[in-house]
Amino acid sequence: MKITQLSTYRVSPRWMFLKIDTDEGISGWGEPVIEGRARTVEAAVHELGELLIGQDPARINDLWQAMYRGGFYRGGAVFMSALAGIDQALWDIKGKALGVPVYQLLGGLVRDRMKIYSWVGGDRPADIVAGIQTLQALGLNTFKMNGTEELAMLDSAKAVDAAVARIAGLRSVFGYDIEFGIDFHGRVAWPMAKPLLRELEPYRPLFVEEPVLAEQSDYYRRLSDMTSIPLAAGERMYSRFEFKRVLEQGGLAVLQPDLSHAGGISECLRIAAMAEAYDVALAPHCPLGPVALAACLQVDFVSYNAVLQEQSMGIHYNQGAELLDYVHNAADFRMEGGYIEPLPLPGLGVDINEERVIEASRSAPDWRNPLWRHADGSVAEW
Ligand SMILES: O=C(O)[C@H](O)[C@@H](O)[C@@H](O)[C@H](O)CO
Ligand SMILES: [Mg+2]
Repeated sequence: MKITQLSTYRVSPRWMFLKIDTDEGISGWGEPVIEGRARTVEAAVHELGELLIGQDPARINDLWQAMYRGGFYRGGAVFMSALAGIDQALWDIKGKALGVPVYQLLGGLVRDRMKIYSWVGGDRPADIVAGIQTLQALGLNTFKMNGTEELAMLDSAKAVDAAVARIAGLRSVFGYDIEFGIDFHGRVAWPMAKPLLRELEPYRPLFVEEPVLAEQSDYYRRLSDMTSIPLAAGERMYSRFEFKRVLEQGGLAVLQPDLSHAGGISECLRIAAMAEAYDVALAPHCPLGPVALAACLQVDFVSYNAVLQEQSMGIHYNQGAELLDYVHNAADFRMEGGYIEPLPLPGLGVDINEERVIEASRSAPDWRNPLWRHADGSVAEW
């Protein structure tokens, strides 16, 4: 079998799909994207594609290493997202060619179903109680929300109290019948991370995500030493070489690699195994589309330390299209009681509605995240 063509489709809400065709009529799908930089990743995919045309898609390991190491420069959000989508598509081809789901090629199921969570509250945490009540009615009991609005490097006790009051309100309404992660989203700098974690401690969130920016990861250990709240991060780390340093220094209880940013299934499997060696849990990041989620699930269902899966149904970013709008097999994404079952189809388990994708790609928006500013006019982390 030989790779014949790579086609990319940028679509609403802010996703990109990659289709890799072969000379035997089997095609694989991937979801390479950096949210807000889709065109940049698209260019990177097609540059990497030069290495793939004419190659045997079965040789995922060799192709992965050739793409990762062959261009001298390596790593980073754009390149590793392009590589991730290609890797996903190659695994999709392999599973389809052999007639089995990817997880069967990786040793089979380690669990029968995977716990999922949903976002509530939007860009600036609001209406969280109502959001949770709506999702509870659908059987969900685990959620994630932004912890703060804009927060200055050194902010007021009032700003901390506002963040804490929202969480205290959740516990007063729902008690411990729900669990939730709090995403600091990189908005909290080192000076504010400690006071915020300390004040949140009594409400026992499931985890705090990105307690400081990924480039400040050397603080994870110090923050972990001062709080019992499990700390999570990973969506802005892009290879096992980045996660290696974070695992060695300690501090993170949960790793959140993104299957569409951290080199795909091949790389995230390695990251999952490294995390397990340190007794660190895995909760793949996935605010994206169906192929990205399917790739996460293939890793979740073979990784003992996979504990929680983000999925984007109802997320505030999905304006113009929802998680399962581009698939024929929405019914295969069986979410019930806060869990999702293994996808039954061969490959990644997604039956992409190609006509719908092509149609949507004709009017794809160039999504951008907002540029926030503090009261003094300086840039605020979004
Ligand atoms: O945890 C999450 O889902 C992420 O922090 C998410 O909000 C961002 O990755 C966003 O997609 C960036 O555009
Ligand atoms: Mg996050």
